[in-house]
Amino acid sequence: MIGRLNHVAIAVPDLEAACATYRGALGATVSAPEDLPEHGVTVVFVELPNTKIELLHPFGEASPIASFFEKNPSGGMHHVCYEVEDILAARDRLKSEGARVLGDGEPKIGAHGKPVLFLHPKDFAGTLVELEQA
Ligand SMILES: CC[C@H](C(=O)O)C(=O)SCCNC(=O)CCNC(=O)[C@H](O)C(C)(C)COP(=O)(O)OP(=O)(O)OC[C@H]1O[C@@H](n2cnc3c(N)ncnc32)[C@H](O)[C@@H]1OP(=O)(O)O
Ligand SMILES: [Co+2]
Repeated sequence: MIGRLNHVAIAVPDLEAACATYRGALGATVSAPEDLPEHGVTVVFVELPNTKIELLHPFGEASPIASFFEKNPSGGMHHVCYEVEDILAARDRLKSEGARVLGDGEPKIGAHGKPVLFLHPKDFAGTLVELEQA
C-alpha cells in the first residue's frame, strides 16, 4: 500500500538557523518558509535527489507540534510521509485494522496541495506517520 517516501520532517526550534545549516554546512537547496495556518506550522522543504526534508516550526497559538519541544527542546525527527495511491482506501483499510487516524479522519490539503492524513505514533513503532495522496 505505501509507496515512495515523500518526506522526512524535522521539528526545529529555530527555523532560520536550521535553514542556514542546511544551506551552508550541508550545501542543500532550501525553499522559502511557507506558513500553513490550517496546520499550525511554518514549513521549509530541503530538496534531495530521492526525497525531501521538511523543516517544521510552530505557527500560531495552537500548533500541534508545540508540545513536541517540551520533550525535545533541540527539536528532532517529527514524522515520515509516505505516498499512497488512494488515501481514502488507505484510511479505510487502516481503520479496519484498528489504526488510529488523527483528527476527524478526513484528509486535509497539505503543503504540496495534496490530501494528507496522520496516523497515531503509538500504532506505528513510535513514529508519527503522514500519508499523502500520490
Ligand atoms: C500537513 C502539512 C505538512 C505537510 O507535510 O504537508 C505537515 O506535515 S504538518 C505537521 C504538523 N501536524 C501534525 O503533526 C498533525 C498530527 N499530529 C498530531 O495530531 C499530534 O502531534 C499528536 C497526536 C501526534 C501528538 O499530540 P500531542 O503531543 O499533543 O499528544 P501527546 O503529548 O499526548 O502525545 C501522545 C504520545 O505520542 C508521542 N508523540 C507526540 N508527537 C510525536 C511524534 N511526532 N513522534 C512520535 N511520538 C510522538 C508523545 O510523546 C506521547 O507519547 P507518551 O509515551 O504517551 O508520552
Ligand atoms: Co509533513
